[in-house]
This record gives sequence, structure tokens and C-alpha cells, in this order.
Amino acid sequence: MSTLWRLLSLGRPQAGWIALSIVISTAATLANIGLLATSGWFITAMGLAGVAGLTINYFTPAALIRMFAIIRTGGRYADRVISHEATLRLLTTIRSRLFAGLEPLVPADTGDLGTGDLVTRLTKDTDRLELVFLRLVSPLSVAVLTVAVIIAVLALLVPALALAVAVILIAGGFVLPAILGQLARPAGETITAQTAELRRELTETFDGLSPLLMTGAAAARTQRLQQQMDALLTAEQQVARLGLTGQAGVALSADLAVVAAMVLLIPLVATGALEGASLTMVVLGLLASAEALAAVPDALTGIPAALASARRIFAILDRTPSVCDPAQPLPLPASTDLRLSDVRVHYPDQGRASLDGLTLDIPAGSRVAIVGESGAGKSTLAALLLRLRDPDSGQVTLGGLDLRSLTQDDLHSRITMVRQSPYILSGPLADSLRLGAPDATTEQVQAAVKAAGFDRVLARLPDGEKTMVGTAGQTLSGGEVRRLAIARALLTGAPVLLLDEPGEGLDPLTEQAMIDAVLDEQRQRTVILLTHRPTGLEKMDRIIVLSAGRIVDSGPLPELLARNAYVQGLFETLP
Ligand SMILES: Nc1ncnc2c1ncn2[C@@H]1O[C@H](COP(=O)(O)OP(=O)(O)OP(=O)(O)O)[C@@H](O)[C@H]1O
Repeated sequence: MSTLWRLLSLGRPQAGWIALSIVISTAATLANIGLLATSGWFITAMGLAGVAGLTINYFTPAALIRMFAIIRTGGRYADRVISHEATLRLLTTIRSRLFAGLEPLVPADTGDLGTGDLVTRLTKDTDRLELVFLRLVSPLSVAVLTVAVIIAVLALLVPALALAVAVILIAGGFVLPAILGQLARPAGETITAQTAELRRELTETFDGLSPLLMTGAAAARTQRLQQQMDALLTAEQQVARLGLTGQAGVALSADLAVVAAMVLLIPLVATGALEGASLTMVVLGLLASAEALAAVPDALTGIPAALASARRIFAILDRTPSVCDPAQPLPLPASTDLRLSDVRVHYPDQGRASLDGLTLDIPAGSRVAIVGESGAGKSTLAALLLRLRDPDSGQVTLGGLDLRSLTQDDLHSRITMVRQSPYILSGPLADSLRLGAPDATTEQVQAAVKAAGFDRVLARLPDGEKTMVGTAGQTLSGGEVRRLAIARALLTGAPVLLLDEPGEGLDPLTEQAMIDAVLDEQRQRTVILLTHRPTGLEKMDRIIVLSAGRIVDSGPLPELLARNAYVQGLFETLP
């Protein structure tokens, strides 16, 4: 199916609104033409009658003028209201489809797309699709219907004129803009690609502003951004120039239609075969027809950029999620024993498997630390436990049930993770705290906050839970953000808690205090600690040593300290 067809079928649920907008807009445009034409006829006829000393019936044309004026004004108002309604409904449909398509893809299947790129698809690209309906479908339909009515009316009056006007208006109003639309294709596609690229670069630049400034790379980055903006501007100017050329063509075609009318009708007026007032009526009507065609050039020159945006959106919708809920999910098991059986994960383009035939039991309530050098496979293991991805082979089970037989929502009510860089919403701190448990009672919040040692932080903040924090929690220190994330995880009530490098970036004392707070409080919970630091290992039932995706050793800390060089090394690096 072509991109345009597919796009149009996306708007099918709103077809009724779009059709209504087209009918009303056509009526308003025709009323405007009728108003000018009738006024022209009326004034000329009155003048001629005055000169000849005759009286004419002016009630009918006056009533017609009033009717056309009312239809024109009312029609334009109704058209705005209805086209906005249609547009907003369309946007809702398109954005909901995009969100629905995107959600199951995150995070396993969107790793190749940066945040900036995804945001562009959700905003700028979606807005351009809206323009397809607002700027292409509607104006083109109105122009076609209006020109058809003009030609039909002229055919009743003077068939030869109808033919000449048809050729002129179709050439100037549709053929020329279509050619210009083809010429605008490369620039239109550049606009879409360049907008996405620019947004991606800008997002990356803002995210990495400090290192860019500190390494002196900011100037080069600014220059690159400037070049991208210049390229975007050049492409936009090209499209605008083609659009303006099309508008000049439309105006010229209306003028040429007037010339054709003069050439063909003046002889008829001279011979008395046509009233002089009818000539004025036709000329003014044809001049007004330019309004119906005015939006066509912009529509056709803007379409390549919109189609390029549509292709970017369909590229998301066409992705098959590698992790999805089963058609018939099983109810959650009572037990929260976790087991990985012979699991293997091999990322594309990686020389070796990241997890290579790994088997591990994590009984409910146990405390297990998974240690290993960078790249050993700890985060991949966590991703499997949370079912952010599925193993290429092998099985992960919760209470004996394969995770693939449970819904992801159910699974995440049992297992939750505190990440290395927790996500903090921009807004009141309470929003971030209650993210996973919006209905938590004050007592529950207080208990979780206390257990995570976040109560002291809250007490220090002037507005407590109402304190505004930034997207990356900029107004909180690294340790405070980590405590907030732990409190949030505890608040969900999930019986399995995964801590991913909870002490990363913290001083050893803060790290120890934070891990102690969680472990001392959470007697019932399973705690899985992923780390390459020694803090907290002494409180773990078992330490699993991972290397190159395999378990190379496991046991209680004292045993490993006696025999495992990697674990010994962890403690030797202590200050
Ligand atoms: N999304 C991915 N795509 C491709 N390769 C990946 C991906 N995620 C991880 N890897 C690779 O898999 C291996 C294991 O990575 P993983 O992040 O699981 O290790 P880790 O022990 O958590 O490391 P760290 O302590 O540095 O976070 C590494 O070689 C890494 O490059």
C-alpha cells in the first residue's frame, strides 16, 4: 500500500468530519464566488437600466446577495469549527496509534532510536500528518468541487468558454502545482530528515552540555548545529519558493480565464446575444475562483515532507515487538521464586553471547548479589528478570511459570528495579515518589520513605513532597535521587527488589547507609544486588560471580573471600 493511501486510511475513523468540513468549505467558497458574481451583475444591470431609463426587479438579486453573504460568513465560521474538530480528532487517532505501537517496543526494540528522534516522530512528524488532511485532502477536494461547479455553470451559459476555462484552471490550478510538488520532493524529504537530525543533535547537546563545555568541544558542536540549521532553512526556502511560484500560477490562470471570457463574450454582448451584466458576472466570478485554488500549490509542495514524516511513523508501527503479553496470560503464581534455566542472550553485532547458558535459582526472600566486571552481563540478566527482553534460548520463571506466560503488568507488580540513574519526573517530588503507587496512603509513603532513609532528605526540603525537581532530579544530589528511587520501589510493594549499582557515584559511607537501610528493613523481600563494588556484600546470602556471561563462582561471602580472586580484588580496592 502506498504511503499516501495508508495515511488516508489512518484518517478513516474521522472521514465523516473531514467530509463535512469539505462540504461546508466548498459551500462557503461557492457563496463567495456567487456573491461577487451576483453583485457584479446587479451593479452593472442597475447602471445599464439607469442609463436606458428602465426599471428592473432588484428584489431577487438583492436577496441572492444577502443569501450568499450569509452562507459565506456562516460557512467560513462553521468550516473553522468543524475542520478544527476534525483535526484534533485526527491528531488523537494518529498519536494514540503511535503510542500504542511504540509502547511494546520500549526498550528492547527502540535502542537504535535516540530520545530526540522518538520525540520528533511523536511531535513534528505527527503534526505534518495532520497537515495532510488539513492542507491537502480538504483544500484539494474543495478546489476540485468548486472548479467543477464553475465549469458546469459556464457550460450552461457558453460551452466554448466552459472548455477554455476548464483547460486554463486545470493547468494553472492543478497540473502546475502537481509538477511543482514533484520538484519539491528532494527538499521536502530533506526538511523531514533534517528536522529529526537537528532535534536528535540538540537533545544530545543539552544532555551532554557539561562535558561538551569542559572538553572544549562545544564550539565544534555549535558549528555543526548551525550547518544543520542552514541546510534546513535552505530546504524550507526551496519549498516556499515552489509554493509561491504555484500561487503566482494560480493567480495567472484566473487572470487568463478572465481574458478568455472577455475574448469569447464581448462579441456576444456586441451582437446582443448576451447581456452586458452577464459579462461582469462571469468576469468577477472567475476572478473570485482564484480563492478556491489558492491553497492547492502549498498543499502539493508540502506533501513530500509530510509523506517522509508518514514513512518515519509507519516505520515505528511496522516494528514487531520482541516482548509482548501472551494472548491468554496465566494468573500470577503465589510463589516468587525466580529461576533462570540455561538462558542465552546474544545481541546482534556482538562477538560473543552476553549471557551464555546461565542457570540460577533465586528463592523467594533470599538476598543475592551478582558481581562481575563491566560487561559481564549483570544488566542483561536484570533485563531478563524484568522481562524487558526475552532470552534467545532457555527460560526465566517466576513461581515455576515462564515469564512469557504472564502479563508484563502482573510481572512488574512482583518485581521492580532501582536503576543506576533513576528517572525523576519534572515537577513536584511527590509525583516521582508515587509513580508506581499513585494510590498509596500517607502512612505507606512515610514507611517507604523512612525505610529508604529519604525521610531526612524530605525533612530538609522547604516544601517537602511538593518541592519541584527537574527531569534528571537536578535539585537533588546523586544519593538523594537514589534514596528517592528506593522509596518509590518499596512503595510499589513488589516482593522482589532489584538494585542496579545502587552505590554508583556515592561515597562509601552513604552507599553503606543506603544499602543497610534497605536490607535491614526488608526482611521479607527478595533483594538482588547487581554491583561491582564490595558494599553490602557481607549482608548477602550468596554472591554470584559473573564473567563473560557465565557464572564462574558462587557462595557466601566468606567462602568467596577465601578462594575467588575477583571478590578479593573488590575488597582490596576499598580505601
Ligand atoms: N542493547 C545492547 N545491544 C548490544 N550489546 C549489548 C546491549 N546491552 C549490552 N550489550 C553487551 O552485552 C555485554 C553485557 O553487557 P551488560 O550491560 O549486561 O554488562 P554489565 O555487567 O551490566 O556491565 P556494566 O557493569 O558495565 O553495566 C556487553 O558486552 C555489552 O556490550
